[in-house]
Amino acid sequence: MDQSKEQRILNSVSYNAIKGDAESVLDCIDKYCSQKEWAMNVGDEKGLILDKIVKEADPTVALELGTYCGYSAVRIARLLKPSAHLFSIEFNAEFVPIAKEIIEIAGLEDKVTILEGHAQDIIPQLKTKYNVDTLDFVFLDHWKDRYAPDTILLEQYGLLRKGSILLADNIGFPGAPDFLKHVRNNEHYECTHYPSHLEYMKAPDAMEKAVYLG
Ligand SMILES: Cn1ncc2cc([C@H](O)c3cccc(CNC(=O)c4cc(-c5ccc(F)cc5)cc(O)c4O)c3)ccc21
Ligand SMILES: [Mg+2]
Repeated sequence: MDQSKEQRILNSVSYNAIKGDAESVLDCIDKYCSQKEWAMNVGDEKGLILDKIVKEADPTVALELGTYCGYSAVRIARLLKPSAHLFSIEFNAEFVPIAKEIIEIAGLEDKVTILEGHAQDIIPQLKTKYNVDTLDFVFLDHWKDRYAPDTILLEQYGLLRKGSILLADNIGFPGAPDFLKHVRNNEHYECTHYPSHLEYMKAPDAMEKAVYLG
């Protein structure tokens, strides 16, 4: 059976990255996806915005919706302090083992827990099954029409606290209009827009930061 694109990305990381060196894993994926095969990683340009917001948040407990190959999980986890942890939710059973392997090559397996399932099914379990109190940082990068309903779930399950930072990818393209409608002109959120470009392309894209005000 032919290998998937995601398997080919893992092959490239496994062969070219320096084991235990998160930066080299990111560089390898960015090189492969800009020169060989495009893939929907947040990428190097929007990755710098992600880095900035993660450093600002300095989260103890972080959540990512949409692991894919683990690129943004590596990006986030490499910046976490020793006591901090990232939970990343992925439903696609083909992506999970690839992401786990890439995260392990980066040497970050102790900082990241991949939760297999749909966000709408896992979010309600975070407090009870995964002992989460509240989330300090959330990166939204899964199905764009799920950003809004899953943000509402986070609110309803008491997972957000004053100052929790949400960062959403692809506000420009493919776009997440319902999410923007929910967080902008909403007294419970303070929003900031970050214009950028689609990963590995010249096309415009953007990220949105939404700080929960309680
Ligand atoms: C419910 N639930 N819970 C967990 C969970 C996890 C997943 C998967 O990780 C998954 C699978 C497929 C698609 C996505 C969303 N991502 C995108 O669709 C995207 C597209 C493009 C783009 C841009 C230009 C193009 F021409 C084509 C695609 C650029 C981007 O950065 C993207 O993030 C996420 C899905 C639902 C999930
Ligand atoms: Mg994305």
